[in-house]
This record gives sequence, C-alpha cells and structure tokens, in this order.
Amino acid sequence: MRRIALFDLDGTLVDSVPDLNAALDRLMAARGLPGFDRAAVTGMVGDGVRALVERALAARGQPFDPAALVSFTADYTAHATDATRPFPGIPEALDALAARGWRLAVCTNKPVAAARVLLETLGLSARLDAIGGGDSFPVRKPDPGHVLGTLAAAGGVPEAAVMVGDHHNDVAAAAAAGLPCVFVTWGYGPPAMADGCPLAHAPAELPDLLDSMLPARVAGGG
Ligand SMILES: O=C(O)COP(=O)(O)O
Ligand SMILES: [Mg+2]
Repeated sequence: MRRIALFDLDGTLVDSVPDLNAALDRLMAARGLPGFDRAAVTGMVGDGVRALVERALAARGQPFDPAALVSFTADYTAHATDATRPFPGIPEALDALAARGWRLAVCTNKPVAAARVLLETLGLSARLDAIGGGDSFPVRKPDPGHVLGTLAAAGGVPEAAVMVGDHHNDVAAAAAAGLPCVFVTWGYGPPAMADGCPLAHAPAELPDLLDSMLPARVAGGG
C-alpha cells in the first residue's frame, strides 16, 4: 500500500485569503457595507464557504442570506486565482514527496468546484489522486468522514496516510479518522490549534517529517 499525504488547501497549499477577501468585499459593497482587512478574513476561514459568508454578514450586523451565498460562491469561483498562489516551496515539496513514493490528495472545506479550478489553474492538480471538497460528501471536516472519503477516493487507508493542515478542523478530523497529522505554521490557524501535532515551519520540512512519521517500510513499501 503506497503512502498517501492528504493536504488541506486554504492556508496549507495556497494562500487564498486575498481572493476570498476581495470577493467578500465585492459582496459587501453590493450591499452598501464596508469590506474587511486580511486579519479579519483569515479568522473567518476554515469552516467552508457558508460559514465564511455567514460570519462576514454577522460582522456587519446582517442575518444570513442564501442569495448572498449563491452570488459569493459564483463570484469567488470565477476569481479564485486572481491573486491566490501556492505558498513558496509547496510545488517543490509535493514533487519531493511524490519522488519518495507518496501519493497526494487534497481534503478541503472549500467547495470542490472552486478547489478544482484553483488547483488546475495553479498547476497543482496533476499531482493529485483525489480532491475531496466541502460539498463532496454529506459531511466535512472536522467530521472524519470527509478525510476517510477522500482517502478512499485516492485508493488509500488510514494506516498508510498522514494529514497535513493549518486548522483545528484538520487536526480533529485526522484524529477522529485515525490518521497522524502535521500542523503547518505558515497558514491561518494559530499554533495552539496544533493540539500536540508535529509542526512544520516551512514546506521544505515536509518530506523528511512525513517520512519520519510513516516510514515506507511500515506502510508496506513505496
Ligand atoms: O473553505 C474553508 O473555509 C477552508 O478551506 P480548507 O479546508 O482548505 O482550509
Ligand atoms: Mg486550511
């Protein structure tokens, strides 16, 4: 069984806050409301697009509005890579992991359509065996079903997999699914969210760290 590294997307592989911020600001402007700074948007990301829109409206004293979610999702999906880029060193780290025999997949709370567009446009999708979005399964992170569903789609099993993420949803979903987790410190979640998981401070640390957590011989080769 080849080892699989399951990556979170926002805040782990890519810095997506600039485009989320811009799309939220357009949504707010259309309603005559002020926009947000980066820190405010960073704190709202992690629980999927509905929670993001709900939090943004609540921050401006507005109730949740399904029409806002529909227009935000369409607008964001069309602009998901205006400014969003992989964090420096991510493409190289993914290549290094693949060269060491790791299969790669993405497990994100972002809607799968936006995740696919983003990963394809940024040239990352060819490396991936599966993309599990926030709407791909009946549940999403922190529910372990999202991790296990993505893993199954990639042809993997929990005993030969590691989750890599930047949010307590990633840590909690991995733990409940029985996977070890690496917490990356370049993302959007504060280090307290790591909850004892090993930390990665730069993408270049990932190949050795993942190999040390799940040596190829333990996973049964590759
Ligand atoms: O869409 C979100 O809120 C977060 O997405 P992520 O799971 O890729 O971090
Ligand atoms: Mg994330």
